[in-house]
Amino acid sequence: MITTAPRTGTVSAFGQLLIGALLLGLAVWFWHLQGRPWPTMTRSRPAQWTALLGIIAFTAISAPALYSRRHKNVVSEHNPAGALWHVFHASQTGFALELAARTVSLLRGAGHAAALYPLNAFDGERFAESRCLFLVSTTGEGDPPDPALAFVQHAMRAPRALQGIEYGILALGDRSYAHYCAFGHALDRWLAASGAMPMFDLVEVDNAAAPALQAWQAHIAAQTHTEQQDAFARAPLQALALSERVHVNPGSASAAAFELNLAPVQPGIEWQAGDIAEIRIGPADADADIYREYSIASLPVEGRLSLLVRMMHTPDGKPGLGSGWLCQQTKPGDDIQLRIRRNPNFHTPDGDVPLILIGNGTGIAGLRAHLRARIGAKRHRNWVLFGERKRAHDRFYDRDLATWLNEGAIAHLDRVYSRDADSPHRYVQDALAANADRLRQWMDEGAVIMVCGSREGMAPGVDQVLRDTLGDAAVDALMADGRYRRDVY
Ligand SMILES: Cc1cc2nc3c(=O)[nH]c(=O)nc-3n(C[C@H](O)[C@H](O)[C@H](O)COP(=O)(O)O)c2cc1C
Repeated sequence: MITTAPRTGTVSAFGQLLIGALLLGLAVWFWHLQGRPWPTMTRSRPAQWTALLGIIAFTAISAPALYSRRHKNVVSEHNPAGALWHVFHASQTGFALELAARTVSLLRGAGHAAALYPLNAFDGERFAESRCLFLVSTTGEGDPPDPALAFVQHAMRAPRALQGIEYGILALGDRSYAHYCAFGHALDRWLAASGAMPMFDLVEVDNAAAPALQAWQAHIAAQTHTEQQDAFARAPLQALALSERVHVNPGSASAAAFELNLAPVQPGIEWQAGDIAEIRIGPADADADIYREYSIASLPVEGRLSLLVRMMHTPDGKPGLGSGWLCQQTKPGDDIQLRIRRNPNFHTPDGDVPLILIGNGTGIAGLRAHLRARIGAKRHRNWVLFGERKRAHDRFYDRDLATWLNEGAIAHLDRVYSRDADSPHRYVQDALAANADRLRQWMDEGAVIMVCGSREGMAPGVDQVLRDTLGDAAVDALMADGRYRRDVY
């Protein structure tokens, strides 16, 4: 939940007290003028009523000022530096957001006032003379997360006057990418160039590594003069048995894809469409702690946790670590250990807004969960655009999609196959461009767009069609408002 920092009123507490005192003085003066004790006061004496009204006005005007002074004292007792902490997050798949929320809890647990904001809410003026923490990830090839794109384009274009702000950065990344923690470092450079003062060196986190998370908590403890807490311990893993594994694209020109169903779903395991399964690769007693993340294709109400996993190979032809284990080594009945990562940026939109779901390949997994959630909520303004290679082999979730279309739970289903000569379009972006009028109409009606699948080819292709159809400013605004969300990899 996003909380906002307290705002200051237009009349100062001192001003309020002064006005109240003047009114009280007036009241006492009228009282003496009449020379009568209070009990003899009657309705026929207007001056006495004026005096009484004066006292009531004094109470009404002064009480908030007295309260707020008292309240301020309480805050500063816990917070010797007198600083309010502002914690900002920029997250693509939810991890930076989770850690930012935990950082706020840590600060509040230490008796400090702290509030949580998306990075887009950071403007220097409002946060002047305060302490700001930034928990940001890097995505794509060294890119900022989608929710921070507008901030990067506008606020970070040039240095600002941020003198007086003290800051700390937790940069999430993965060393296997060429541009390790690039966005965290870009933000650090911009803040420093703007005159903000680092409280400590940027902390890089490689793949959720525990020592870096502990280093961050040690910095918070030092800044708040408290004992270090271990508030960032990951949720425990849960074991779900593999009940079924189905090869869903036999004969395909693409790599083999498997639907994995894990059951039974324990009462304690909960997730929403858009959340991510962090799967621990290997048997429970494996030494190495290796994780792979997959979109979840089902909902708890279906009694199973479903994944759609593509078999990957390393350049020298060996099975990929995660997909090889899930698609080849495990057998039905084996336990798979996992935890759920909440990904609020990619949850099904609230309310009865139209929804445009665009994806390719195994990206259909995440989209299926959204469709299932929408249909459960009886929201049927769903437009699905899905792309694969060949109709004969690559019809993921064909039965579900056909049933939902027949029942009217999907308003439009545009499936395109890039290697079929008779496919009406080659790629999903072509199908979207061909339906530009419908796209504009749905967007005018408040539609949300969710894109899931390939980061290369599909995601930029769809983005270009959106920009050509709706304009750059509109697309940037949709992204900033959470009406254009992506889970691409
Ligand atoms: C598609 C994708 C691209 C990524 N690109 C980078 C990158 O260029 N540099 C990097 O350091 N980490 C990269 N990462 C790793 C993420 O930064 C890391 O997983 C981080 O913990 C995600 O945090 P978030 O859930 O808050 O977005 C990438 C991850 C994904 C899934």
